Amino acid sequence: MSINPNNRIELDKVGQSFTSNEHEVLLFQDLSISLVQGESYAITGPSGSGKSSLLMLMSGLELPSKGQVTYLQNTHKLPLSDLRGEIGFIFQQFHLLPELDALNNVALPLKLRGQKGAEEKAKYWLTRVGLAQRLKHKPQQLSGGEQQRVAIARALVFEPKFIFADEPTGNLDTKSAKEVADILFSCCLENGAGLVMVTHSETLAARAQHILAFKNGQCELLEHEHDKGKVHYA
Ligand SMILES: Nc1ncnc2c1ncn2[C@@H]1O[C@H](COP(=O)(O)OP(=O)(O)OP(=O)(O)O)[C@@H](O)[C@H]1O
Repeated sequence: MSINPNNRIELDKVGQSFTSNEHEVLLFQDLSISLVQGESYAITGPSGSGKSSLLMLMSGLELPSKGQVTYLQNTHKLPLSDLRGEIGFIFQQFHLLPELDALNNVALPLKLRGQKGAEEKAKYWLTRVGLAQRLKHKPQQLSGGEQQRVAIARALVFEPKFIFADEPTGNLDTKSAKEVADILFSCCLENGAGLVMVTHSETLAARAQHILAFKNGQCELLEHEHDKGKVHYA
């Protein structure tokens, strides 16, 4: 899939707050940002600052309390529900189905969509993430890093325009984290997918082209190398 920089997710003056025990908790407000297909973004900040909540808004899984999130496809404004078929997710806990082997974990999303050649495509992506010798292994027979590579193959198998990842290396040791990050970035690049990830890892965040940093209740977009030095990671 080629990159089309006119495919964007637009956040316009977005705010998110929750009411708990009759108190309003304001996570962020007035956040405007454009996420461009093919580019990479890291969301950083202290625990509880709103990183995962922001990821949920950007992917359309939750609605903001204020403002609008829209999907622009070649400058046509589309409802965010049109984005559903165009995104893939990767989670810290992998979320593989324990009773299925690697091949079927990756093939399942395609089969559920009635797509032909599901197993061939799943095999291609598992080979791409270095697991050609692990097709018949079930999740509990794989290491954490291998399970996350299956999850990456599953997210990319239907060529999404954006990948959303919540702490994709959070459960891995340093060596596996680097391998998984290498694979994640190269697969997104090869596939022309935008990558938006929440991370506490300074090393991982520094690899993204853009950093969205939560600090003192504000969320600031840092675009340039010299700006990235200002970030304090939690
Ligand atoms: N649906 C909800 N209802 C009420 N409060 C919520 C809801 N979702 C999130 N929160 C609260 O919003 C705050 C931010 O949560 P969020 O998970 O976005 O933070 P985070 O920065 O991703 O944290 P961490 O790094 O610890 O994962 C937390 O205090 C959380 O309890």
